[in-house]
Amino acid sequence: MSSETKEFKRILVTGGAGFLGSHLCRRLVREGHDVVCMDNFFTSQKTNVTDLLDKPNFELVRHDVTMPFFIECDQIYNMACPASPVHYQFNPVKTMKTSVLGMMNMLGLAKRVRARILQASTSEVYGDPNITPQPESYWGHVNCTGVRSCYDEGKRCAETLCFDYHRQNQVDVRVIRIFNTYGPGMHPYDGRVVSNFIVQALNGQDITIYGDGSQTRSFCFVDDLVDGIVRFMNQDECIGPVNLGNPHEFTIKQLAERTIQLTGSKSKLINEPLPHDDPKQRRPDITLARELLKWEPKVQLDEGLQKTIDYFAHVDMRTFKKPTQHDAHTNSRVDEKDAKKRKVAK
Ligand SMILES: O=c1ccn([C@@H]2O[C@H](COP(=O)(O)OP(=O)(O)O[C@H]3OC[C@@H](O)[C@H](O)[C@H]3O)[C@@H](O)[C@H]2O)c(=O)[nH]1
Repeated sequence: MSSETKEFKRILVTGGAGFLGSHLCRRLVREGHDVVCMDNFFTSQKTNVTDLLDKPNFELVRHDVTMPFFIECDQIYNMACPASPVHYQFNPVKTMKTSVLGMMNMLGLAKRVRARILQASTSEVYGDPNITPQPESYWGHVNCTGVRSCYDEGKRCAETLCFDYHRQNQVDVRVIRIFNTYGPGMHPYDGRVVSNFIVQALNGQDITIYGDGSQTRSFCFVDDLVDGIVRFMNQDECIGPVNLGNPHEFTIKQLAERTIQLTGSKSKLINEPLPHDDPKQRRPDITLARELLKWEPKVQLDEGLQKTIDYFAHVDMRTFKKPTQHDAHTNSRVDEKDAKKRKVAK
C-alpha cells in the first residue's frame, strides 16, 4: 500500500471514463478505494473502463455533472469537461455549463457531505501567456470573448468558485492546473496534437501542423500526472492552485519530427491555419509541486511517445466513435466574417 493510502475511502471521480479520469480511477481502485466513476460519455466511452467493470470496488454511473448528484463520499475529483479544443468549442455554451454548473454542483455536494474536492483546472487559465515559464502567481492573459473563452473562462470561474466556497463555507478544496498531458488511453479521435500526429504517422497520412509549428508546449506523460494529482489531493499543507506538468518545452514542429522518427513513418509535414487565440508558448513552473509534493515528472518525451505509439498501433479504430466533426476550431474564420458584418470590436 502506498503511503498516501492509509485508509480506504469512497471517492467520486467525475469525468471518470475520460482519458485522465480513467487512469485516475484505475489507480484508486488498485489502491483499494471504493470508486464511483461518473461520466456522460460525450468525449469518453465506457470501453475506457472495461477492465474495471468487474471490480467490486468500482461503480460506473452515467450522469451529466451539470445536473445535481448526491452521494455519500469522502473525496471528489472533478475531472469532467471536454479538454480538446475541437471538442470544447463544438458546444461552447455546454462547455461553460460543465465547468461552472458542474463545479457548483460538486462544491455543493462537497459542502453537504464534508468531502475534500479537487478541481482539475488547466494551464489554459494563463491564456496566451506573456511570461514563461508560467508560475501559479501569474494572473494570465486571457481573451474573454474568443473561441477558446468557453474553456479558459469556464475553468477560471470554476477556480473562483472553489476559493469562494473555501472562504465562505470552509469547503476543503484542492486546485491543480494541468498542462498538456498524453499517453496510452487517449481517444484516437481526441483531436489534440499528440494523438493526431501519432494516428496520422501510423496511417501514413500528412501530419497537420497548425501555423508554422513554432508554438511550444510541454508534454507530461499521464502516469506522472496522475501521481502528482493523487499526491496533491492527499496532503494538508496547501489548497493550491498548483501547476502539474512536465517543464521540458518543445515546438510543435519538433514534436512532429520526433513522431515521424519514432514511428518510422513516411508521412509529410503540412501546414494548416493556426486556430484563433492558440497560445504561442506554454511551459509550467513546477517549483511549488517539487517542494510541496516531492514530485517530478519521470517519463521524458521519447519514452512517453514510444509507449503512446505502441498503444495506438494496437487500438481497434472500429470501437471508437468520433465525438464531433473536429472542425469547431476552424470557426475562427466564421468569427472573422462576423466581426466584419456586425462590427464586433477586435
Ligand atoms: O493536429 C494538430 C493539433 C494541434 N496542433 C497544435 O498543437 C498545439 C497543441 O494543441 P492541442 O490541441 O493538443 O492542445 P492545446 O495546448 O491547444 O490546448 C490544451 O491545453 C491544455 C489543456 O487543458 C487542454 O487539454 C487543451 O485545451 C497547438 O498549437 C495546436 O494548434 C497542431 O499543430 N496540429
